[in-house]
Amino acid sequence: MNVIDTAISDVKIIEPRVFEDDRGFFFESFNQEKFQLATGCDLSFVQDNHSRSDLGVLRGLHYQLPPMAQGKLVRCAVGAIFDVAVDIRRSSKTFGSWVGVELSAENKRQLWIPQGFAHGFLTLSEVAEVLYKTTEYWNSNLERSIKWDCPELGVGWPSGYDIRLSGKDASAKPLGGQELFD
Ligand SMILES: Cc1cn([C@H]2C[C@H](O)[C@@H](COP(=O)(O)OP(=O)(O)O[C@H]3O[C@@H](C)C(=O)[C@@H](O)[C@H]3O)O2)c(=O)[nH]c1=O
Repeated sequence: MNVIDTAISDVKIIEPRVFEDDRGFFFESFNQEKFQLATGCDLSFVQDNHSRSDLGVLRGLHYQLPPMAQGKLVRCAVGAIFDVAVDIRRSSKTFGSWVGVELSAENKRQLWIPQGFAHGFLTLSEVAEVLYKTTEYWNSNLERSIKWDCPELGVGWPSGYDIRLSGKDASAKPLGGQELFD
């Protein structure tokens, strides 16, 4: 397993070791011990999510407030996505900055996004299936959404896509005025 730093130190790209042979491939999509060693995070995951999206579907930018804040370990098992993490910790040196990484069935990369970040992705392929683990359960009262194209954030989403949003995400508010992390 290879761990690659991003422009935001707490957000990591994880590349599993893939074993290929004439049957296909095998890799450990998650190994608690190796994950803890790689990230230095002693935590446990409590929920696994799986979503399927069509080309141009953008989900995000989502987060949950304490006491149900979620860390997320994200991968794409079918197709490709542009996955984004936005630092929304007010006390952070990188508050308001973002990282974007292509995750695909082909590159098998995973993105580790700790608590204190908003998360979203754009579907780059005809279909994408995204699987992610979360460190806290879903709580509809504490979930929040920041507008995907909030000018203050200026996320560099890939261009040329016919963006499709849920009603909730289409009516999301920009960063300013949102309840964030300390
Ligand atoms: C997130 C979530 C949704 N749901 C339900 C609520 C709703 O009826 C349906 C679809 O929910 P949403 O429209 O919020 O799904 P979606 O837009 O895919 O939300 C997800 O987006 C990505 C970017 C994230 O980071 C996730 O944490 C989550 O917020 O699924 C659950 O039952 N459990 C969950 O954990």
